[in-house]
Amino acid sequence: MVIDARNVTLSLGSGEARVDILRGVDVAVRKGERVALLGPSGSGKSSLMAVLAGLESASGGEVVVAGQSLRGLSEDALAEARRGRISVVLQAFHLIPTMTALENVAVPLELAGHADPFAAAASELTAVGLGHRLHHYPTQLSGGEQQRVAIARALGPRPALLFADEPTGNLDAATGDTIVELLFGCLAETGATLILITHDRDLAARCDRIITMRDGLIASDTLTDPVAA
Ligand SMILES: Nc1ncnc2c1ncn2[C@@H]1O[C@H](COP(=O)(O)OP(=O)(O)OP(=O)(O)O)[C@@H](O)[C@H]1O
Repeated sequence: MVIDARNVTLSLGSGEARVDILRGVDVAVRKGERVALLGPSGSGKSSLMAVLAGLESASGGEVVVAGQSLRGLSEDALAEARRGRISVVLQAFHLIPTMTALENVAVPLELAGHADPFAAAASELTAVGLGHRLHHYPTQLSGGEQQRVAIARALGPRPALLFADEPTGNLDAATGDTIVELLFGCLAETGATLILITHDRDLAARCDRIITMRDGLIASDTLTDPVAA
């Protein structure tokens, strides 16, 4: 299992402000599996993703990713565990505002020891349709363009594990379709594992498995039928 999470809880705040966001989630994901996370707004999808990706520490339970327990790891150790292996595309894109699109995409490639990070970054950006925006800063890009830079940055190092929170949320239908093809093509090429948050049932149906969350718990967990999908 590339992800093995047992009885994961996440509670934030204290006293009357305490919110029990994850209330005992068990989930195991096999290498290469493509998993869609569905569920109503506020059901805990982003929180579960944050815990599985090591962006947020669980309050309780155990999260093991690629054989390594995340329990008690420092932020530096978590960053080290993610480097070159785990990519995350969040709803807020977290691009570095003082860097151009090209530099944003080149950073993780450089950290992963790529021989020519800028050439590779240019080619990733061209693949998401932004070959003409290499030297623009995030504030000079539309929301959908920023989202595509974030996707190019995530896919660049060819991660073994990709987490994506509504990766096509800001894109028009045609651009969204192009990005989905790119994403699934990249997964097919590398055999990477995908955890995808989406409200789009058609996109979810392209995954191998659909997990539905409700009130901080997994409400259903089913394999999709590749013939029907
Ligand atoms: N830092 C925080 N402090 C307190 N409560 C929080 C915090 N972050 C999230 N929550 C609450 O946790 C619950 C789950 O949030 P989460 O973002 O995981 O849901 P979601 O299913 O991803 O929703 P959406 O589809 O709207 O993105 C929500 O009720 C939210 O208000």
